[in-house]
Formats: sequence, C-alpha cells, structure tokens
Amino acid sequence: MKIYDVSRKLVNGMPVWPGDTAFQYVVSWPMKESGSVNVGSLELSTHTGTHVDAPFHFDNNGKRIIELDLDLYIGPARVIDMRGRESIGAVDLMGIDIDGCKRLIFRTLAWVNPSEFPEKIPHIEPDLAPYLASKGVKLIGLDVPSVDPIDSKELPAHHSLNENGIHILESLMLDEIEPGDYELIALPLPLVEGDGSPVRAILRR
Ligand SMILES: Nc1ccccc1C(=O)C[C@H](N)C(=O)O
Ligand SMILES: [Zn+2]
Ligand SMILES: [Zn+2]
Repeated sequence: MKIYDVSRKLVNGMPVWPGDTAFQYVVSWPMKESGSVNVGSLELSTHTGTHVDAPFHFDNNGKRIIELDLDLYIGPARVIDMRGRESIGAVDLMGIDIDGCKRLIFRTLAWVNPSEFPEKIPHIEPDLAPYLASKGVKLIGLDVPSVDPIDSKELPAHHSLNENGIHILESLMLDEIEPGDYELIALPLPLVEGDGSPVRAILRR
C-alpha cells in the first residue's frame, strides 16, 4: 500500500502563525558533552505545521487534546477538489457525493508558497458545518492554516464546526494528492492540557 506523507516539514525557519512562537529544534545536549548521545529540545506552538485543534483553542470550556476521540483521526477519508474558491460553503459541495463520509479533506491548493505563511486563504462559510453534520462528517482537514480568515477574531467557522460536532485538522500538504478515497492517520500527541497538537499526517490507499 502506498503511503503519502501529507505533513508539513518541521524545520527551523518554517512559517508559523503571525506573532506565534517560532519553531526551534536544537541539539541541546550534544555528544561531546553527554559523552554518549545527541539530545535535542523543541520550542514550538501547538499550532505548528500540520496540526489538530482542540475545542479549548477557541472555547475556555472546550475539550483538551487528551479528551479527543482517537477514532476521529484514523480511518477512511475522502479528498475533494476545492481549488480556486474564495470561501467554501454548502453550495460548493452540491453535486459532490459525501454521503457516509466521516472524514472529509478539502484540497484548496491556496497555500502557494510553502516557505511563507499565506496572507489570504479560503474560509469556511456559516452554512457548511450544519450541512456536513447532516451528512455524518466528524472531521474536516484542509491544506490551509485556518477554517476562518487569518484576521478573524470571532472565529465563527471554528465555533460552528465545534457546535456541529466536527473536528478540525489544519495545514495539511496536499499538492501531490489526487482527489479520491484514502485511509487517514493523523494522531495528536497525548498532551493532557493541549489546545492543539502537531500531527504526522499520512494518507494511504
Ligand atoms: N496560533 C495563533 C496565534 C494567534 C491567533 C490565532 C492562532 C491560531 O492558531 C489560529 C488558527 N485558527 C489555528 O487554529 O491554527
Ligand atoms: Zn490550529
Ligand atoms: Zn484552527
């Protein structure tokens, strides 16, 4: 079975959300000091690269990462083509079969230069979450860093997805992925208090 790595690479200097913690890996305890091994340390935001949001990210009473059902992040997923859109609403899914599709992945290709943080991304419209919920969708994945506009403070899409029981996987890398049916694996770290978590996301078929 072919495995497609749909994660963004974690490397010093990689783009992060404007104003958020820069990603940093250093060998903090090198072999010449420890005598036997290189040991690294990481500094990073929980929303670095390909990651999942916990509801606590945008709701003080929302679930933390450790409370999320792992079943959401392993299993059949459908990748659909959403290129060239300003936003994604229920109307954009008319004529696209998503019945019984628990995990739905939007390939927008809107993040054109992966070495820079995008300034403008297609956002999720208010009518999308209820529509997806009516079809049984429990997780959406996207190849952009948010479901709301970058400058949004109210985060209406994050809230409406959460209210409709739909979880969020952000900043996938889908450039090489043909639309179609795959198995997704994108497990969050066991962060007990986490508001988000980086994941290693793969698709296979
Ligand atoms: N890291 C941030 C710093 C400040 C303001 C927002 C963010 C975000 O992460 C928002 C985005 N919707 C996200 O879930 O990744
Ligand atoms: Zn996030
Ligand atoms: Zn988010």
